[in-house]
Amino acid sequence: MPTNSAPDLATITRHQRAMFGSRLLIAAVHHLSVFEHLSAGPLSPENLRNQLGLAERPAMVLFPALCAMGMIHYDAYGRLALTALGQYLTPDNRPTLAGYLGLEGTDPGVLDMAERLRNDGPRQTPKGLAFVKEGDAHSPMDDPQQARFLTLGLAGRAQHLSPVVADQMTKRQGHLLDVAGGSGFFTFEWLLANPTSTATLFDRPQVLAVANELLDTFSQSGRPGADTVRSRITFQPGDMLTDALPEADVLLAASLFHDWPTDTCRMLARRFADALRPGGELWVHDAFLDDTLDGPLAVTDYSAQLFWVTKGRCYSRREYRSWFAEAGLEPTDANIPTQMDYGLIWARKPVR
Ligand SMILES: C[S@@+](CC[C@H](N)C(=O)[O-])C[C@H]1O[C@@H](n2cnc3c(N)ncnc32)[C@H](O)[C@@H]1O
Repeated sequence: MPTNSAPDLATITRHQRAMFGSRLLIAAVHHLSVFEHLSAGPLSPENLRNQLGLAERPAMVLFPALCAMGMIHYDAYGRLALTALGQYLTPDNRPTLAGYLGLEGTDPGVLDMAERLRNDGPRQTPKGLAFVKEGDAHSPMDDPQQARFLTLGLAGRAQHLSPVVADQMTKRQGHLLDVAGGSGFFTFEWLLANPTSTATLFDRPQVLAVANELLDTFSQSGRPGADTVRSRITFQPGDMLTDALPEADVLLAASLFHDWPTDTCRMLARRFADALRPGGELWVHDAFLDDTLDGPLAVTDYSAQLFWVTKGRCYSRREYRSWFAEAGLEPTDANIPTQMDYGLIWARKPVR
């Protein structure tokens, strides 16, 4: 069983996510001409975004990534400017590496990334996007095979991270609502750490079918208390965007907000605040951009991956805390690292 002394598997996920960062850089040089636009001088982020014809989300994926790579930076006036390194990516610099990066310019991943940046996502999504269910649009999370593939794909990550998260999260008697809880591991471990508490695991029905099987194995693991977990869990299938959510003392949103655009995140924060009892706690486990929106590289690479597969991106703690405050919650200033470049933040619902 992984514990706080288990190795941090970030080394593995960083290599996986770096692929998306590489695509961003090559698309920026070869297809969007970002460095050419900046070669005449610094531009405000909005001005650069307009010149490149990018929507807000792709700009908020691309600009922090190029900053984290050290190719551009924010100057004293908050404008984006080329760094000394970035100068070497302009076509007129001598020497220039623009041509060298261009050798990969027709790589299918790079071509696709350029298209997604211009279009704020893939042009066509007849089968829906991974990990999201919204309205009547087709969602892989409602297809038995796809839901199983995607849920089991995340299960190893959750199994590794969940003991660390349960150890760092609040310990209290009460009811946990694990919204979009996927494989269920975060709920299982939290219940093990809080032996008199109960929980609701809320997700799509096909996802919960997989979680139910994983709970069988967890319950029979022989770990002290594991056999009590099933009797303390309610599986609740539903749509977190529209259905009523059960009341809770603690609400966990793990790798949830990053699948959604900003307006949906605001709406979800309000729904989650409403579901909490007075004195309740909203916990977010995710990977956070720096508030300065220029790194860290591991998270900007991850943001590029999320941009590719979902409707979201990585957000900064400041962005999260602004949604919490708008929803009437009191954000704490706790920044609790866990593993694999993730961390916890949380906010409290006032007692009144
Ligand atoms: C990225 S996964 C995170 C799973 C889990 N929290 C974890 O960290 O392993 C996102 C989850 O959101 C669920 N989801 C997406 N849209 C949903 C909706 N409208 N209502 C309920 N769950 C939804 C998906 O089925 C998926 O299990």
